[in-house]
Amino acid sequence: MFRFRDSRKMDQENHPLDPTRDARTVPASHVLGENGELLMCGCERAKVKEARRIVVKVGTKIICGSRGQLDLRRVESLVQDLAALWEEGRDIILVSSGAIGAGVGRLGLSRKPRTIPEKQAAAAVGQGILMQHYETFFTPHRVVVAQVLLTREDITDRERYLNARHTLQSLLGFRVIPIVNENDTVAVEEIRFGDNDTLAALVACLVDADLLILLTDLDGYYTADPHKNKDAELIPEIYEITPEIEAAAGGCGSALATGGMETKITAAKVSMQAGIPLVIASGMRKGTLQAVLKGEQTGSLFVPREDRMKARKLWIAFGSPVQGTLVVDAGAAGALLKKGKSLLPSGIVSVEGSFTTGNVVSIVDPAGQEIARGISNYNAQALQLIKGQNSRKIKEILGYHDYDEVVHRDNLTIVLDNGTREEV
Ligand SMILES: Nc1ncnc2c1ncn2[C@@H]1O[C@H](COP(=O)(O)OP(=O)(O)O)[C@@H](O)[C@H]1O
Ligand SMILES: N[C@@H](CCC(=O)OP(=O)(O)O)C(=O)O
Repeated sequence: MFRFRDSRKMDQENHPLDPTRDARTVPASHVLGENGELLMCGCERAKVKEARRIVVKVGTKIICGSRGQLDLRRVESLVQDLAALWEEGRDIILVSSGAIGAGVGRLGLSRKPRTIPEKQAAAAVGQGILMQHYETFFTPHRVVVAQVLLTREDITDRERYLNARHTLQSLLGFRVIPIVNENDTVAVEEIRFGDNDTLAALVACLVDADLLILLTDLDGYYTADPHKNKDAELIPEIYEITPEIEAAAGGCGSALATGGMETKITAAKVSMQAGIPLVIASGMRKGTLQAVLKGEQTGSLFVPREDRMKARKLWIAFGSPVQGTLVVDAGAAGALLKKGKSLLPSGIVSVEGSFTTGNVVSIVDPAGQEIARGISNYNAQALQLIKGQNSRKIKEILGYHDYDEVVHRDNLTIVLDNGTREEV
């Protein structure tokens, strides 16, 4: 006998972290057996099956041993799984960690270096080794691979973002599998992503991926770090990153890895808001990728918002650093949030920061709550002069009048109460 439930969102008492929850109460898409066992996990997983363009991220723990030696059997097995998906006609982008780990191994270091120059040196040694093995293992499958090393500025700078996008699109057009990593060798602290989970989510946005899979050493996202808490339970599907879900994320607890689950949650926030499903699953077992792509109940699926954000709005929301703040009055806040309007100078109460035309600014309501982000048509100095004024007066005050709007609707991304961003 099967039981269905007709609610897409998990409600309070069904929250996986609520100890009083009825474990048999599940979303509509799930089908349970007589004893409450999960027989089928329906439409959300089914959607994953359709993914044509997939970003797969593999963590250091999967491909490097604790002393940095590359686990070649695991690299080969990963390559076989990726090649099989590629042969089905899917576009694959691999984000591979492991450069620093492999460098540590080759240099014979006893631990991961602490200073940035030493990490950079280890990465310079390890990145080549990593690519050499990917090249060797992909060649028999007739897959051509390409090394793509990115720094944060390749995402934050609009022109470089578009360049990176075009390069990746061209590689995929040639049916190449791009192998992406952070350019650790040149990336100093200020221009680092810092971890490949966030990088993978931004790459998924960059290439308009249909699915992001983070392969790690455990089966998915648990109610606590299973290495520290034996009662931790796997959470099969996550519809919203609540504070409880976020609190379950611990660090990596490993000498060579970087982010642990905290950075995977950051990645999940980006991909969910971007409309890209994200699965955290085990990279330790062969066939995990195939299982995910068959829609099987494996790993933890972070279910995204229904609609996808346009690439430009994604860049405004996640790609670009915020350079200043515009505080708006209640009328302007309402016009942006409820009426889908652009931001005019008349609604601006104060201007903070020093930014130029074309920079991304944060728009906050009178209570100080961020409600939107957008590209400013005027620099900070000009806005100090025209804030609170009617657009008709811009020419008289500044001596020029490039735009009526300070932030045009097309260049604006709304921030919702729960932290998500969307277009109105
Ligand atoms: N809630 C959680 N669920 C699962 N793993 C967790 C959780 N919190 C912390 N972790 C830790 O995160 C580790 C995986 O992250 P990390 O070590 O950075 O691996 P990777 O190299 O795959 O990125 C796990 O081995 C586990 O110890
Ligand atoms: N760019 C680094 C990896 C950084 C990183 O996020 O590592 P991990 O937590 O193992 O995915 C490297 O190649 O060593």
